[in-house]
Amino acid sequence: MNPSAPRSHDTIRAVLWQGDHLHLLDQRLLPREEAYVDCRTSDEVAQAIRDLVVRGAPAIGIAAAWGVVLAARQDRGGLDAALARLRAARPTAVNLMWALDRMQRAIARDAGADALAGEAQAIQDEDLAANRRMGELGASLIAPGSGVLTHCNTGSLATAGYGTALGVIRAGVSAERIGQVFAGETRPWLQGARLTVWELLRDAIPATLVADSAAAHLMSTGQVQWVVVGADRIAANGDTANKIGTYQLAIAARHHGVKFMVVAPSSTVDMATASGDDIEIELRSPDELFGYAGQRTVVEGARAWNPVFDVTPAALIDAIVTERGVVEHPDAARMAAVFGAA
Ligand SMILES: CSC[C@H]1O[C@H](OP(=O)(O)O)[C@H](O)[C@@H]1O
Repeated sequence: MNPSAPRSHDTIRAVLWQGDHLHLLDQRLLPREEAYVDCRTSDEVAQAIRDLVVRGAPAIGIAAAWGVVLAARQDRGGLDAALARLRAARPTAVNLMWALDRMQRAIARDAGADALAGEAQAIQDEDLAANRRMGELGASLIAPGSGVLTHCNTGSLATAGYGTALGVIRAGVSAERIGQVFAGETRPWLQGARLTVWELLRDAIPATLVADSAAAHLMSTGQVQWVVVGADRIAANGDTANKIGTYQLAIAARHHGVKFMVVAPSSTVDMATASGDDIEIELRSPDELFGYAGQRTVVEGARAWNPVFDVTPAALIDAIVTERGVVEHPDAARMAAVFGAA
């Protein structure tokens, strides 16, 4: 990796507030097409979250916060129902509920339209600052010349910018600590193949794409020293829900002596959920497994099961990196020391 290679400024923004509507980069179409969806109501934002126009735990929380701003401007009387529809958009990423709870506290303080917009902007700005802090903290754990494998997309497309796990990768490459980046394709929605490789190449960081099924073999070759992933919900004992396939990466990593890092802002930590057993795993349509981009690959009449997250037990995690600090060898006590009790 040539760290002196030109770095394009990190200019990808998945969620753009336009003053009276929300401008969302349509991630269903990347990398083939850069197109946007404009949401002018909170229900349009909820639909965009359900359809993965916008995805990534922090990004859906940020989008939902702007959805509350739209709802408050259009029908203050129907606000509770609008928030309920936003809250129901996707079940696993706690950032969605965290952002809506924060907006609801602002409403309870009788915040006007401008104050609500200010709260949503603060949520977005704080996420970007957290990502840069986590990038530094996570990169500092990685020895120079390391190979890193990441899963799904945790970059600017999944956050306010810079990324969580991808922020650690950006910082680690810049600091000449990461020598090679491998990205898992992340079936069935291909966030790795379609989004992460695209993001990193825009930053002149050449990621090597691998099939999800190649990950354990890659680790057996000694080219990977860390697996670095994001999170959708971290329970009070450190158990972590993340994109489907993360759990088997953690098992393979432990078997091969590869370190396992979870990178997520404190808005992803849910101290009210005791363990991973209590995290709802989103099931999406089997159609997502039957083909891609309108090209069917499975015989009609086949059945499929499509959970899109899984839970990695804290015992398989070497470090949880948040903007509040690093929790090494996470357990309930170490999590409470940083995040307090629920
Ligand atoms: C920093 S993004 C966190 C998390 O969200 C992604 O899920 P999805 O693409 O379904 O929204 C993935 O699990 C990432 O690791």
